Amino acid sequence: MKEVFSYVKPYKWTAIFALCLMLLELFVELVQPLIMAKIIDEGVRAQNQGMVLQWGAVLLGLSFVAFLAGVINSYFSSHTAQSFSYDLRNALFDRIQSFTLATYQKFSTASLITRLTNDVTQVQTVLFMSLRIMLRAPLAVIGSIIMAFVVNPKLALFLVIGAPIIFIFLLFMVAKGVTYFGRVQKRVDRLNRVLQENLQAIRLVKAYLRGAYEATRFDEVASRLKVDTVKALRIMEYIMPVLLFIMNMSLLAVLWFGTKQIATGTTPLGDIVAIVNYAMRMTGSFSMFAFIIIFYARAKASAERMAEILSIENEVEDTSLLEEVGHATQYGELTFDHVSFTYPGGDVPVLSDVSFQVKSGEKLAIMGATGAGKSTLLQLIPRFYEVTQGRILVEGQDVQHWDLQELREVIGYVPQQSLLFTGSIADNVRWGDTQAEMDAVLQATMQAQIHASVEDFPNGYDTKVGQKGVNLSGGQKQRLSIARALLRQGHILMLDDSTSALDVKTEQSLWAALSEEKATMLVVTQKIRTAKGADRILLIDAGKVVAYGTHEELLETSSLYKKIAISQQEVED
Ligand SMILES: Nc1ncnc2c1ncn2[C@@H]1O[C@H](COP(=O)(O)OP(=O)(O)OP(=O)(O)O)[C@@H](O)[C@H]1O
Repeated sequence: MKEVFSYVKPYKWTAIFALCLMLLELFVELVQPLIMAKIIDEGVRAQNQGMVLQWGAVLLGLSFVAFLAGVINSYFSSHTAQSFSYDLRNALFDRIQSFTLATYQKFSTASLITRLTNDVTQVQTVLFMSLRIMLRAPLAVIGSIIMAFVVNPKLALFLVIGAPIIFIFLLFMVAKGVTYFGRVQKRVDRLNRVLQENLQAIRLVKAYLRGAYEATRFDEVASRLKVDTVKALRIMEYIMPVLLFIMNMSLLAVLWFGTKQIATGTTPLGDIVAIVNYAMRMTGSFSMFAFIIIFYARAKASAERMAEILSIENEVEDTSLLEEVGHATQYGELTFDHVSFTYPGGDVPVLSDVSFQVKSGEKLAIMGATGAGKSTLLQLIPRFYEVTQGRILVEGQDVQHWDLQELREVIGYVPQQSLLFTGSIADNVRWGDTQAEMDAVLQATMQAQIHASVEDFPNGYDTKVGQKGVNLSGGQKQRLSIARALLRQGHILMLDDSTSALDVKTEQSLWAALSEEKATMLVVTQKIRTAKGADRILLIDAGKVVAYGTHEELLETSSLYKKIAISQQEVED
């Protein structure tokens, strides 16, 4: 909570100004009953019309001052709350960007989205309400009690008796509310997750006729959200009657004793009216409090969820041993030195004792059954994850000793799943190097064998790519992803099964074009035909290297490789 609200600090002066205006409004509110009492006793009862008019005008003037203070307060409150939420959202986004994949995996995407949208909005609303009306409620209660004592200490005592009970009761309800609303926010996460999965897989849902099933799944999470929200909001149902009961009892006592005092002539009628007025204000403020508690409890739950993100340190940077920098022996050279790796939280190693070397400008094909650990191997090079044992050397330097940004700058990566962004085709190719000249873009797209297809689009390179590239074929998306990686001109180019959607001819042209590349290449593939063209092949099985060498060597030494080659030869034949 403290961590989250520290983002108010830059706006403390506007917040303080808003609070001062709110205090002015409150002051006017509290003075009004005093003036009313005066008008009743000295004006109405004494039949002094001039006095009524005079003090009536004062009342009106004060009301106008309160109105002005309210309007200006609203302006500054909303400025503070909006600026706070803008900064907080950016801070959360930046922190998420710095997450390692291991940390990222701890949160669902839907939950992160909810935290950055819904949770920030909850806290922003409460900040606005705090500056505008929230603090008014307790201050109005305290102010009313003080003023009641000023008017008539004996009668004011009856108002004080109930206040502590109400206060403790409200604190108890806030604690309950935080638990309940924490649960509600988790339900919102789940709802978003189901929605996100459904929308992402909408084609699959239609193809498998899973519409009805998906509707039931959505209905289930939506109804759980409804039930928990109703449960949380039910707190209100308990708060209001208890509040009203205690306050009405105090009011009755005031009236009963007040009547007695009027009869004995010890108290003027105006005092009773003023005290009743303060009692009503206290009841109103407590009711407002009850309403605010709901928002506060919800915001507290949200703030805790955001603090969870803000408290996570950047794990990758922490383990960097930057002082040892002094690399660049061989352009693009890569060495795996007895590398083992287990995913964070996992107990079985995904890679065990993997060793190999790829010389500058060489092409290594990585083969293996699905789940063998090929993608994992690639992801260790740019340090998406840290190795559990052993070392990975890029250009003779342990990746842990590289500056992370520099390391990633020398690596071009094409993931298994081609991901495109909303924008033009040119924007997508330039994504990794926004300053690249059009000539460089063209060179990359020609090499990736996508230039001709782009030219065929009516708007060429300005063609808008739909969300996730919906308006492009799988092969087009793969080639655009390759062009994007080529444009970066990394020293090491990693292609994770990135040509699976290409036809034989296009793939051959692509490899021919890529053979001119200066970069060292790591190509994950299932095809012997692709592997054959590599300088060396690394065959892994269940995370272990089972064969390493050229195509011819492996045919001689590895029965598994030979089996795969034979099976594919049969298919090709
Ligand atoms: N993020 C992750 N967290 C935990 N385990 C993972 C993660 N990603 C992959 N694994 C596990 O690691 C193993 C290797 O996965 P990897 O994706 O590296 O295989 P692969 O050889 O690339 O498979 P494929 O050819 O099917 O893409 C698998 O058993 C998989 O379940």
